Amino acid sequence: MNIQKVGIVGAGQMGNGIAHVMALAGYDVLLTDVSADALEKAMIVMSGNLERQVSRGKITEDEHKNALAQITTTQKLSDLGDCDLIIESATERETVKQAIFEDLLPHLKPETILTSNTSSISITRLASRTDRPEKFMGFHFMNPVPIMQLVELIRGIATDEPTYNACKEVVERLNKTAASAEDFPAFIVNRILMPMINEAVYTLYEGVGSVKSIDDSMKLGANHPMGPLELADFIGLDTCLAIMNVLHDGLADTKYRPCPLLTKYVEAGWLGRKTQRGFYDYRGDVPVPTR
Ligand SMILES: CC(=O)CC(=O)SCCNC(=O)CCNC(=O)[C@H](O)C(C)(C)COP(=O)(O)OP(=O)(O)OC[C@H]1O[C@@H](n2cnc3c(N)ncnc32)[C@H](O)[C@@H]1OP(=O)(O)O
Ligand SMILES: NC(=O)C1=CN([C@@H]2O[C@H](COP(=O)(O)OP(=O)(O)OC[C@H]3O[C@@H](n4cnc5c(N)ncnc54)[C@H](OP(=O)(O)O)[C@@H]3O)[C@@H](O)[C@H]2O)C=CC1
Repeated sequence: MNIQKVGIVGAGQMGNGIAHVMALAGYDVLLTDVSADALEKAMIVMSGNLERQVSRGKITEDEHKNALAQITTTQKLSDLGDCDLIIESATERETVKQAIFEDLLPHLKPETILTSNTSSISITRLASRTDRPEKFMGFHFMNPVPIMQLVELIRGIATDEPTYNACKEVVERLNKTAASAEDFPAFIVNRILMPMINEAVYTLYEGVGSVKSIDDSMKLGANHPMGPLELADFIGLDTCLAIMNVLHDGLADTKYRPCPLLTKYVEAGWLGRKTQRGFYDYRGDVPVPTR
């Protein structure tokens, strides 16, 4: 299938990163969100990230301009009717995603491929609520999208080969690497990464270390580019908690029990960088640990 126009639903940190790399690769991009503010902010963030790539000599000024010109925004899902590929990247909540697909389906061409950037939710279950489970896939980017090399491709039980191959070709055109993952809770990366982050929060909760000592230990002692708590803030604590809940519910093993301290931060609305407060407070010049 020839994919030229890509519709992206959700203009948060992942949606804008996906729009950025798709536009740079020459796809026509239509980015949608329920919030006009989110769309406006996404255009500013993409422009800033493209500018940074220009200043580091990764792309030219023309590529920057052309990429931005490939992206249009809309608040109406019905505008996505002529897209060849949809990548849903809204909030990590199954009911939100199901409602989006339900609203979107009547407007789509029969051949349009539907995908979700979900971090953890069953692709088979999401697909089964649509009219095209064979054309439905998990298309899971990593954060920050313009930098990270990997895209996990997850087949649902009914996904057909042409759909998988079409998505793999898109990943190749983005100059990224596809990893195929089976459809089980949180797939590969988050099945491994999220319990580590959750364990870091338990380490904080039990007073084994402070935010700074935990992050320093993993950066200097295990050579991770970010400490686990800094990374949790970067991903979004709501997303981390949602993924742990999917692991806990889906695998029914107490080893995936979300740390009560993670729940408390989310209940406070301290979701990390996106709300300017999480395990660190980002409101000043430098991030300050909150514990
Ligand atoms: C939750 C899920 O479902 C799945 C996930 O995504 S899990 C999260 C996976 N991501 C990670 O684990 C990220 C871990 N962190 C890192 O790799 C690094 O800290 C980092 C790449 C984010 C930043 O690296 P750094 O060395 O501290 O910063 P810096 O030198 O300023 O940036 C490195 C590059 O990243 C770019 N960058 C940094 N932050 C960025 C952002 N938010 N958006 C876009 N680009 C960004 C910079 O422009 C720079 O690009 P070049 O190398 O092309 O010049
Ligand atoms: N954060 C990460 O590191 C990664 C996240 N993911 C996955 O990507 C998806 C998005 O995550 P992320 O970008 O971090 O989240 P964000 O919270 O940054 O963005 C989500 C966006 O979706 C919008 N949204 C909510 N409901 C709807 C709707 N019905 N229609 C359209 N837009 C909607 C939100 O608007 P509003 O704010 O107004 O509610 C918000 O702008 C999630 O499934 C997540 O698990 C995948 C890889 C990495």
